[in-house]
Amino acid sequence: MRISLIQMNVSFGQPEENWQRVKERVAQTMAESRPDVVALPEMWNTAYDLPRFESIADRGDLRRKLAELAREHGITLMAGSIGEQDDTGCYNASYIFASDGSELARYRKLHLFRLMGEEKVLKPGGDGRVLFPVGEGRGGVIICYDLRFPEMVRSLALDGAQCLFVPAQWPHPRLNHWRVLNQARAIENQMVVVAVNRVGSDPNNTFCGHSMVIDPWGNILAEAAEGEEILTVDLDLSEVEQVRRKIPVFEDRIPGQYRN
Ligand SMILES: NC(=O)CCC(=O)C(=O)O
Repeated sequence: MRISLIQMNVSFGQPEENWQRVKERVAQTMAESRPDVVALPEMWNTAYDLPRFESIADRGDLRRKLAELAREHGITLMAGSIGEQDDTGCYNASYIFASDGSELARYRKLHLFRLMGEEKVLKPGGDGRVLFPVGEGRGGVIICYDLRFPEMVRSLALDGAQCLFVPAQWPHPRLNHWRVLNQARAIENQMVVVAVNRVGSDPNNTFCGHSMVIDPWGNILAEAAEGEEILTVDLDLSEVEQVRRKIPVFEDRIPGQYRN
């Protein structure tokens, strides 16, 4: 399975400009690398323009365009996350589309990040255990701050996820946390981690990039710097089972002895 991560800048509160950027980058990626899966960062349509969220968040149009983009290029599109709203409220939501344009999964961010004011505007999603087919295996998704909740990723691994996607807008000065937490989630759950951060700045933060792909042994297979970049990696998800056989963490768990 060949996967490309699009690490890009995001224009603050400019959904149309950001959509054009995504379309161009996906076309460029297809021309250069022909991946099976393309992954995008967090909330790339609106950015964290939360005061204007209700006037710029998607009401369904962007979702339809993303489905069409996946179909046009024949890729699984892990569309990062987008700012969206419906009659129930505003959300930071991840969508995954199959190569025929069908929607494979939707996950609405569960843990809202107070340092960036998410809880003032967004509602938390209800279901943190979203899985979907990816290549020959199964993928799971969390969004940015969720990375700090190891129990969430463990649940996904127990449900069968072999590959974890982490779309993010993770800023400085916490680059160290971003790198270590992604590696920790890969090692402790013996799974592939595909973490896609944005770059550039908004009025409050400078984002640290360093998108990365980590194998189930914890090796960083590819890591971007702090500018716009496309990372492409060939992944073999069967390595997950090999690592899980070598150190049988999942067999050796003693769930009755831990607090849930
Ligand atoms: N967009 C986010 O959820 C940011 C999370 C973050 O920066 C953190 O340190 O956690």
